[in-house]
Amino acid sequence: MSYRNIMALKYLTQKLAKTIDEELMSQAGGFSVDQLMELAGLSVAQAITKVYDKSRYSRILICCGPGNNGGDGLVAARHLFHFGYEPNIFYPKQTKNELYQRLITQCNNLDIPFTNNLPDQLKQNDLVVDAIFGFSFTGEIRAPFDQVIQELKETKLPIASIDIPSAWDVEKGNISGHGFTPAMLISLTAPKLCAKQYNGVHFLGGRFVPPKLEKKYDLQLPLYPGTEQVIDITNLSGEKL
Ligand SMILES: NC(=O)C1=CN([C@@H]2O[C@H](COP(=O)(O)OP(=O)(O)OC[C@H]3O[C@@H](n4cnc5c(N)ncnc54)[C@H](O)[C@@H]3O)[C@@H](O)[C@H]2O)[C@@H](O)CC1
Ligand SMILES: [K+]
Repeated sequence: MSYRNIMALKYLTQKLAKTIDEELMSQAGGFSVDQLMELAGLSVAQAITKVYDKSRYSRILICCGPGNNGGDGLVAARHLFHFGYEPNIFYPKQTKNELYQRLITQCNNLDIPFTNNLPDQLKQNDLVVDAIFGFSFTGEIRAPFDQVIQELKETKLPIASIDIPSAWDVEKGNISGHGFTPAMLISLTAPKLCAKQYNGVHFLGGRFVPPKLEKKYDLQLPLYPGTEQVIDITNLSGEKL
């Protein structure tokens, strides 16, 4: 594994994560949300293939929340289908926004099932992708997601969280105690501060940060190998440093 010569990963505050996101999608940054979401979801799907072989973990339940973290989940579902997995989508609070409607149509065209029964689905899948909340999560968990997070906390299935383990405080971690600890975390762009408390399998994805932006915020990103969309940063992250 090739790492750039870095001492430690840089962890982002909630504010800096939002600032970088906005800057990428500003007129100066030039990206659209669709583009970043596509690359984010692709990196999530690719990271999952590296840890969860489809011969054992073919049925994947993607739990999507109401924001862009949920959008990453919809994109990941599509790529996982093309990688030979059998995704199922639980998306209890859908948005009418055109981007999301197109992502839903793309999944419908692949006959990826949308389901409302979480307890049943947790019995019928091999792995859960947590795309409920990302770096904009704040405060107490509101319905219906309080129940969803509780059910995920109780499941024995491995969970792969996108960007943040959902319901964790973005900076302080699972301080409420309501969150679960995923088996895998796929941080996007750069890990957020809560990931310092995370000791599981940790990948970084979102290979779209221009070097100028990386330098401006001193992100100290590891070098992605070859043409990979992800890098395994397990040994660079957490309290182990
Ligand atoms: N630059 C990046 O790193 C990129 C980020 N993307 C994704 O976008 C995410 C951030 O997306 P958003 O800003 O849309 O926000 P989130 O997806 O983190 O969540 C916002 C949604 O959750 C709801 N919410 C917040 N707190 C809640 C609570 N306590 N109870 C119930 N609902 C609550 C909000 O009302 C809103 O609908 C990132 O974490 C990442 O997954 C990617 O899509 C694209 C690239
Ligand atoms: K998440």
